[in-house]
Amino acid sequence: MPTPDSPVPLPSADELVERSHVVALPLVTRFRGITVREAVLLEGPEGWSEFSPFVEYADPEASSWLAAAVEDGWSRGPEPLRDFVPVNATVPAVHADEVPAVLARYDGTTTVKVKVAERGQSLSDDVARVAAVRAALGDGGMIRVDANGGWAVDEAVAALRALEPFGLQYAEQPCAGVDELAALRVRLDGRVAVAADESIRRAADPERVVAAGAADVIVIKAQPLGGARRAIALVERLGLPAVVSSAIDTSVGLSLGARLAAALPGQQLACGLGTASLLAADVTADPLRARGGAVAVRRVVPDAELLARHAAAPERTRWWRERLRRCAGLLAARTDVG
Ligand SMILES: O=C(O)CCC(=O)C1=CC=C[C@@H](O)[C@@H]1C(=O)O
Ligand SMILES: [Mg+2]
Repeated sequence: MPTPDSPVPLPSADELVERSHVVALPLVTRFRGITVREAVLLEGPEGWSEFSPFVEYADPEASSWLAAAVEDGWSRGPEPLRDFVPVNATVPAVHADEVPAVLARYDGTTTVKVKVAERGQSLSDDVARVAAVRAALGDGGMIRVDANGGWAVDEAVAALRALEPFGLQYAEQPCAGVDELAALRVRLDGRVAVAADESIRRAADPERVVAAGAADVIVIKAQPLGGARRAIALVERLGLPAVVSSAIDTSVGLSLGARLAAALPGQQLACGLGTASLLAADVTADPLRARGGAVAVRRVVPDAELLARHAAAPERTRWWRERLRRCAGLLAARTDVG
């Protein structure tokens, strides 16, 4: 019987494939360049879990996402300290006119994360979108922006100068590199806080963010970090305020994020776990959506009928199952996870 701290034994690739259901869920609006989100749902002995690394990620990176899915489906997971976690609304890089309709999909959220620095758009698009969010929120709510590393340091200084008057809680990954983030923080001199996302979840050495003084806040995602236990340990090691976020997961993956967030002690910043509202379809009739600005901390069991209705096309199912097998092979050889 594994204890909460003992490694979770890796199931065989055959078992993983037998327990897998591949789905393709339409989004209500384009996000991160996609309009359909594909995911593998695994019926583990301890509950359903999700394996959904972005399609362009190579197998070594995707294998960390599988470690998270195995840990979640094959073990009990961390003890929750609360029943609900506050979430932010997430606004994709839509036209400013579309902001009210996007926000209307979230119930009771008073923190909004706005995508900025989208390729093909300009700073004036970002300013108009953030202004529309501030107009909808009124003076009370919090706004964060996420540039996904899209700005050079000088561009970030100029963009944040233009966005700062709308009141920013922080700027998430304004520049791509850790050294750039550190240089930007010096230039901003505390006027806008900086959060690190890709510099944590895609980095070989997330500790560098702290060593370089590159961030005020860290963004923590269970799947890319290899599971809730590793994510919790990382938050403890880095010692910065953490925001738990997700990866356009189905409600099953969002449930892991909610259970991770609920296990973290201390002050809760709104989590990026409200994105079920961006899905036009989900795997359960009771999606993990925000109510009163928070999502419930619970496991999610997909409905068989919805798994069947949203099953991916046969060639996509084959593609994902082959990826699952390759990642299982890589994971079996890794000593840093499990
Ligand atoms: O944090 C949120 O509000 C929702 C999740 C989110 O923004 C993201 C999910 C998946 C990929 C990313 O482009 C994006 C992010 O960078 O945080
Ligand atoms: Mg981000």
